[in-house]
Amino acid sequence: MTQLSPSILAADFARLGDECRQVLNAGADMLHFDVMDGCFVPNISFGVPVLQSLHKALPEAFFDVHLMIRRPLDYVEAFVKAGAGCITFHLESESDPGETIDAIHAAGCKAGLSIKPGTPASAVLPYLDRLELVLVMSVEPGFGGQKFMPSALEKLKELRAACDARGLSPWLEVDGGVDAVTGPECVAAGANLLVAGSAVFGKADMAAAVRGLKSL
Ligand SMILES: O=C(CO)[C@H](O)[C@H](O)COP(=O)(O)O
Ligand SMILES: [Fe+2]
Repeated sequence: MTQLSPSILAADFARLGDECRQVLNAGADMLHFDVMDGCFVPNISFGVPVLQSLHKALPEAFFDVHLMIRRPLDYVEAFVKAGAGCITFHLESESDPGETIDAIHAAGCKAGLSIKPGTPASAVLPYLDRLELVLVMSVEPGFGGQKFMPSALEKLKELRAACDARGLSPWLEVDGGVDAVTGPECVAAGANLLVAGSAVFGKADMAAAVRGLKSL
């Protein structure tokens, strides 16, 4: 079954706890927590203290942390302590991927690896059997509300085939411009975890948006 991870980047930060509670009550499986450092991507979002507060307010929620930062290895421990359920970092970052995966696991957390639109799916393959999640970006990371890039679909297919061939079943997540139109295409290509920011928090009826995307 397809799972949904609403991206809080599109939430109203003045009402963050309430909006998170609303989407979880409507059936969202987890919350997507986009961390941007203004270096790896040209935008700054939020970090450890915000995760700490949300985790305290919503102790049952699973936090799907997406690190768009230059040196993810340096921050693994802090995000795990703050309540991360899974930490996904970028293959294009400056930290060694193998070392970072090991550090995330050693801290008792699930590990995810993400690729930007310009990186081929094959770059993930050497790490595939050590990952609980693979994230295919369908926009250039840094901002919500961008248009879905269909090139992500081929990558999802390739990764789904590689997982099936090796008998692996990490979450196959897609992030960026996912909505009621592009979501079904991603699911058909092999994604089983959809991130949606604007298509959930940007809607007047967030609960209906969650139910719609969950039904894909
Ligand atoms: O990682 C991200 C951007 O870098 C966000 O998760 C993503 O953009 C979600 O927003 P939307 O669904 O509005 O595209
Ligand atoms: Fe994200």
